[in-house]
Amino acid sequence: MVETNRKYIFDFDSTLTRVEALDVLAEITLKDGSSKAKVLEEIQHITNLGIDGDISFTESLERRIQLLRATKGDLVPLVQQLKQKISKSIEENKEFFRNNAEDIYVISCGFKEFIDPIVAEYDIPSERVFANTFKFDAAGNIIGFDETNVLSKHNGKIDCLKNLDLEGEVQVIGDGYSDYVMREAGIADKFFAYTENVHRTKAADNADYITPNLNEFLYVNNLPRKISYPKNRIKILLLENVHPDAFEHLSEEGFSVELLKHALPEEELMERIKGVHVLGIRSKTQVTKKVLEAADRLLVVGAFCIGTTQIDLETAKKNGVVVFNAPYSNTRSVVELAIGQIIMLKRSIFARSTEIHQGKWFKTALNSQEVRGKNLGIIGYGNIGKQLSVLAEAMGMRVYYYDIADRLALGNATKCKTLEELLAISDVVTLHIDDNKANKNFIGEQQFSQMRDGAVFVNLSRGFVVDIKALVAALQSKKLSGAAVDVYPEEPRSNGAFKTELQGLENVILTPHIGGSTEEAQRDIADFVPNKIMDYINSGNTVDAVNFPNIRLPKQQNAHRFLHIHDNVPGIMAKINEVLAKYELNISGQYLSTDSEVGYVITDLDKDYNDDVFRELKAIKGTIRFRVLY
Ligand SMILES: NC(=O)C1=CN([C@@H]2O[C@H](COP(=O)(O)OP(=O)(O)OC[C@H]3O[C@@H](n4cnc5c(N)ncnc54)[C@H](O)[C@@H]3O)[C@@H](O)[C@H]2O)C=CC1
Ligand SMILES: O=C(O)CCC(=O)C(=O)O
Repeated sequence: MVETNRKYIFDFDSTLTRVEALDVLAEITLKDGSSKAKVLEEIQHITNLGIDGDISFTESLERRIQLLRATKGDLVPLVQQLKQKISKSIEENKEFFRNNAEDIYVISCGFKEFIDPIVAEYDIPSERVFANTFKFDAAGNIIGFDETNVLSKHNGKIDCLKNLDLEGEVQVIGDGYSDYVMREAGIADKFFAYTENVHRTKAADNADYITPNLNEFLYVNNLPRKISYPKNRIKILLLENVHPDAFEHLSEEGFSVELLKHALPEEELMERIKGVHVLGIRSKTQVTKKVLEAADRLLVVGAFCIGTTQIDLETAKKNGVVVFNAPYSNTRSVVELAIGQIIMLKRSIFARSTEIHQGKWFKTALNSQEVRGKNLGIIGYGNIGKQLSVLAEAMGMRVYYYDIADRLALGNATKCKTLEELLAISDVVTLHIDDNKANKNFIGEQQFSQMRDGAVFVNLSRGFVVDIKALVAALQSKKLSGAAVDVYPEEPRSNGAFKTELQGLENVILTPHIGGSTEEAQRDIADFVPNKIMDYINSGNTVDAVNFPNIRLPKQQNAHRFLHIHDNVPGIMAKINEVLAKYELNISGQYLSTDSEVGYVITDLDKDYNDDVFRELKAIKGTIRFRVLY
């Protein structure tokens, strides 16, 4: 229990609950029919006019009650429904209400008949609930309200709070202008505009604080709360036009998310990354050492793609920044494009199509072959390579593959021991190696010379793995009969002009790095990566992290969780446990995962800790990052 000498005045509708109770009552009482929607709309309109102070509250109440046609009996389902509609963060922080029971009041322009039973479950007794009361006729119909109650009057909350004559600092938490006026009149000391359910500009503009949930309110007041750091304080910057679903998932979770359409150059990113906890990128954004050094809050980088060499993974790790990617979400899209391009190349479709666009009819079988029975050479037999292998075989191609890692053949595919062997046998060579920097210019003049005369070449992996000059030469000399290229050594940060030496060459299909750009893939990625991010932020899980010791954690039950990332040097675990023992903290679970450079230890504690523990754990030599959950 924290002694504060404060009084907390809560509004009810859209603050303690997610809804306006009279709107819910209207849903219950109005019979389905053509006029129902119209009446509901009218009620909501009148509610908003009253809340924003555009009509007097008395008028708003009178007009709504007339439209409602409710009875005493309707209040029973209303209460049941409202119990299901408590604001999420209010529900999460029930303990705050229990611990401060004596100091919490509800002042509402709603009605005690439905407020009392709801807030009783939050330890707020009827005598500390100030609200209107209904008038009923003998048959139980609601026919009006007690007009002598100050709360039925315009700005009645001011008089109500004045009459209470409370001692100590008075804080008002509400979503409407009628809550703010208590502060304006000088009877309340602070007004918190509560925006978890609705953001009312007029209230927010006048607030001392805007609080998107109760956690933030408790954080600002330094009061115990369900989560140590309110999610709205976690800033997420999404670049490169990642699918809007990612924005939605992360915003729904309560994070503060910003979405930009393009990649940012290093200098600009170094500025923009300050204060950012989570960075979301695709393949264009270079997360360099300088960017990572400039990042003062960064916890996670989410690569909304497969490749991760655009990120300095080592520096990220050393700085305690976890990186996730989406290793499978766009695999199928790349495979389908590869198949399509192989067929288009083998049939010289682009040449024929261009001729027609130019007004020429040139029907010919010249340079047009089926893919059936042809040899497909896949370099890089990973997720994409293997899936391509299966689909190509289904089209009757004979599949050969080469991989530096030992990969088992799928179907009837034949493994080549050397790259030369594969190049010599393939009618189509397709590149699906990973984006490891060591693969720079992996295919060059020598490799093109080792290919079959008239072979076609496809690159959907990374631009830098192919020597473009050598590819241009192989195409110009007709060593190759065609090529499809989706990726380039230098790619622009945003849509606009683009130049490559491959432009204008015959039977060359050029696409702007869209192998993984399908609606399906982008939607899947927008689901997968945010889940990984949220799992790490909310519980510390690093499963599938690409640069960090992987650890799958059990969900903690009524425990505080300490996350400690440190240099992997001897003795750190002992020091952590020494500090915990010194403060007599009982460890309910402890999990450790290390690699050669960093250690990641997660400790669950079943007892409250104080800030000294926090400081001492942070001060242990070798600590890279320390974070507390709950
Ligand atoms: N164009 C686009 O939009 C997209 C491009 N990609 C690119 O495709 C690449 C492959 O993706 P996945 O199949 O998911 O990766 P993966 O990691 O599952 O497979 C890559 C395979 O290449 C092999 N490999 C690496 N270097 C090699 C070398 N020098 N010689 C032979 N084999 C080598 C690896 O051992 C591995 O089996 C990604 O790294 C990314 O660069 C991925 C998705 C979309
Ligand atoms: O879609 C993107 O931004 C990049 C796709 C890609 O190359 C990858 O997933 O590695």
